[in-house]
Amino acid sequence: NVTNDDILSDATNTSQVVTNGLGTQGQRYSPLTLLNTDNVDKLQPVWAFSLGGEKQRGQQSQPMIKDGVMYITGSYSRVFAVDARTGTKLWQYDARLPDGIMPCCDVINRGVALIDDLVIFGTLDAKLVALNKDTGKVVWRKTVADYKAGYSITAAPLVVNGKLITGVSGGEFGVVGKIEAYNPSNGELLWTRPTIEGHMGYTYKEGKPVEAGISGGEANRSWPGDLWKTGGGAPWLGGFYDPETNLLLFGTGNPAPWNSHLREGDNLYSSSRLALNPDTGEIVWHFQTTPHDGWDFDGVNELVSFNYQEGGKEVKAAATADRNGFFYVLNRTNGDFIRGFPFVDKITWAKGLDDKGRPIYDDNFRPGSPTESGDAGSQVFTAPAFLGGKNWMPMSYSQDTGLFYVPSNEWGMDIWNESTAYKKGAAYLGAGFTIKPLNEEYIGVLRAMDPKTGNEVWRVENPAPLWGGVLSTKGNLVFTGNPEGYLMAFNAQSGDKLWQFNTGSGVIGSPITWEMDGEQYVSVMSGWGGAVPLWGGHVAERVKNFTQGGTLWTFKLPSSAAVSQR
Ligand SMILES: O=C(O)c1cc(C(=O)O)c2c(n1)C(=O)C(=O)c1cc(C(=O)O)[nH]c1-2
Ligand SMILES: [Ca+2]
Repeated sequence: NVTNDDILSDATNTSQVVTNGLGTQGQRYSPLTLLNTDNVDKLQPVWAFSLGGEKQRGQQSQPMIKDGVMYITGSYSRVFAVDARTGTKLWQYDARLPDGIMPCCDVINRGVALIDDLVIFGTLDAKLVALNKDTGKVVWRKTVADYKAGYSITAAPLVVNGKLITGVSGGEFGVVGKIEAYNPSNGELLWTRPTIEGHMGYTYKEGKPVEAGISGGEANRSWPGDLWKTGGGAPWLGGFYDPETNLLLFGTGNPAPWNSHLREGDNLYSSSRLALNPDTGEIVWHFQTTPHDGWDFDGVNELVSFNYQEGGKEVKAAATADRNGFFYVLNRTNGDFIRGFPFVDKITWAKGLDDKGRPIYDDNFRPGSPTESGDAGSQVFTAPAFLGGKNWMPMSYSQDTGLFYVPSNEWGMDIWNESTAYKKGAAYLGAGFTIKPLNEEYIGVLRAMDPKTGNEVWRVENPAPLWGGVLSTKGNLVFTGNPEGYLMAFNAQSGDKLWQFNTGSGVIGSPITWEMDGEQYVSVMSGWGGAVPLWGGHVAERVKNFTQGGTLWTFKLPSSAAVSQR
């Protein structure tokens, strides 16, 4: 069973991984040193587990491990329990999905939450399902939102002090984003907090709303007319929990529709980071990375808590690398902007950030408004592309180097606006686009970024766009995968590549590491998919020959190598 203490100690307990992010703060850092720069070149596969089935697509799941059992999700809302020693399947659960599911960006799932004897995950038809960890049998199932309106769930839920917290997807269909808390033992709704200004939030007692508050206080002040009613802002990547401030840290996606001329104003709380009280769902602070977004710069990217010393004082900070190309360091106690800087080579749409962290727009790079006679608005070429300087794939923070390891991409896009109107369950964009690479040799760049100075300490370029999560360890290692199929290990200080292994399909999952019987293991999902092959424009051409798949790989040192170094 997984207890609340297990969850709260996950960042330091090396024998388990029971949170998405290797710790509730999402640092993706392991204090393990058995595997290190001296021996990682000997890392070998121990077993590989195939998810089977012709329907498998993008594999973004982060494995979880507890008491020798690994839990992963497959792209089509599936869950697998696997013996961590042998790779033997213990059970499998397949959600029965309706024909009409509408995930915007491929069939994907990013993993499960564990609590007590339950394995809980969200489905592409926007349900939460709780399974018994030993049998895989359904304990409860709950509808979070209406998939026919374009809602889905792709993120891993998280458990915070006895509450199961989830976001939703659907920003490309004009849904209203929301963050919700459930009782993990029976699926009872505890609170709901819409992420678009003007909508009511509720807390529940015995199934009845006992308190209500309008998100943002004054109703819909940063939206024209009725546009807030279909405003998007989906918190589709889930979030993290910072125990030091007792705050949930979530991001919100693009405002709907993409055509910004239809919705003058800041359009709160789209493309923002939100801090919420986990007991009530109240929004404690917000920081909007792209007010009045006109480029699909969803602000969902992970906000990672970290502390650093400055002027003899400890700063409780949080960092995020946004789709819009800027890296932000915020004060996580109140959301104040500390500093921000570009982490990609080319940003055209903004000339920089002001002293509050608000972008200084260059209006030459906002696509024009369509004419009344129906002609498309003027097209612009701008960077980054809508898939972002960085997309969903989570970065890592090393407590040893003090650096963030950021999986990023260099690309731009042609974008233009069109007229559009909301229709339930239909795409609500009002824009067209073609992504184009900025360089011949590479699109992906793994970057080591110093959050105090904005310096890029090292970079590794990759031909295809990077789309997988990053892990760093006290063994001075950084792990990540690429669409070409490799799981790779780098020296955390220098960026030198020390090891790689071809997994047979693109790696867009997030690697984990843990310890069992005195040995250190590394696991990652392999299986190419996600938004790039679907929406990548001219980039999709470069990646069209990558094979799909669905395999969970586990590695360790050969026993002799592990023994000789101890
Ligand atoms: O606004 C939304 O609700 C929403 C949801 C998702 C999703 O759930 O995966 C993506 C996006 N937007 C998105 O803009 C995007 O670029 C994207 C990439 C991916 C992926 O898994 O590769 N998902 C999503
Ligand atoms: Ca989106």
